[in-house]
Amino acid sequence: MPLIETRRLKKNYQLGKALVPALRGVDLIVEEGEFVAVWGPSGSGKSTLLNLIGTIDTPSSGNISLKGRDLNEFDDNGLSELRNQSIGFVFQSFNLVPVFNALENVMLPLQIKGDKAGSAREKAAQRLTQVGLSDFFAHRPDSLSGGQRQRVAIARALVTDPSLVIADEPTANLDSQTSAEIIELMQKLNQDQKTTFIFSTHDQRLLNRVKRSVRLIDGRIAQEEVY
Ligand SMILES: Nc1ncnc2c1ncn2[C@@H]1O[C@H](COP(=O)(O)OP(=O)(O)OP(=O)(O)O)[C@@H](O)[C@H]1O
Repeated sequence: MPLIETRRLKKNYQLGKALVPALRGVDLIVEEGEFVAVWGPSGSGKSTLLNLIGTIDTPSSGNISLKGRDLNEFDDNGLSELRNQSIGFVFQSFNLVPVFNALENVMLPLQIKGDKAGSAREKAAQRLTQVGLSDFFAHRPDSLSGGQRQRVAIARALVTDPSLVIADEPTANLDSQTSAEIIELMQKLNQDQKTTFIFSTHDQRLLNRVKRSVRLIDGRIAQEEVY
C-alpha cells in the first residue's frame, strides 16, 4: 500500500469573483521511504499540493489517501490528530520560535504532545546532534545562520518520528552551497531511517541530487523523472 495516493486532486481558490484553479487533477503515488522533489514555476501549484497532502488544506474535489485511509473521511479533529502523529513540516522561512533556543524549539512538538520535559529534552538533543548541531543547543535562532536554522527546523520536523516530512521550498532562503547541503542532509535522514520526504523547489539545480522529481505546470503533473 502506498504511503500517499492522490486521485484526480483539484483545488480552486476563490479570488473575488474569479475562481483560480490551482490544481487541475493530480494523480500521484508516493511509496513509503521515497524522497520526492516537486518542482515547477511559481504559481504551478507546488505549495497547494503540499498543503493538501499535509492536511493543512482540503481539496475542492478528488481524494488523498494516507496509508490507505481516505482523508475525506476525517473531520477537523481527526485531521489534526493525524497530522500531529504522522507528518512533520519544514518551511522556507524556518518558522522557529525566536525566544526559544535550538533545543527548546525542537522540544516543542513533543511537549505539545504531552511528553515530559526530560524525555523531550533527550529526544531533541539526539535530533539536533543528528543534524550536526550538537554545539548549538543553547543558541537562539537569531544567532544561527540560515542553514543552521533550517537544520533546527528539520530536527523539529523529525523529533516526533513522523512517517512523512513535507518541506515547502526549504532552500528558498539559502545560498546554493547551503541549499545543496540541506538537500543532502534530508537525503541522509531519508536513507538512514526511511522517513518519506516530499519537498518543493523551483531550483532545477537541486534536481540532479534526487531520485524522483515531479514537475508541475499550471496545476497538472507535466513530467515525472526517476533516476
Ligand atoms: N489563498 C489563495 N487564494 C487565491 N489564490 C491562491 C491562493 N493560494 C494560491 N493561489 C493561487 O493558486 C495558484 C497556485 O499557487 P501555489 O502557491 O500552490 O503555487 P507554487 O507553485 O507553490 O508557487 P510559488 O513557487 O510561487 O510558491 C497560483 O495561481 C496562486 O496565485
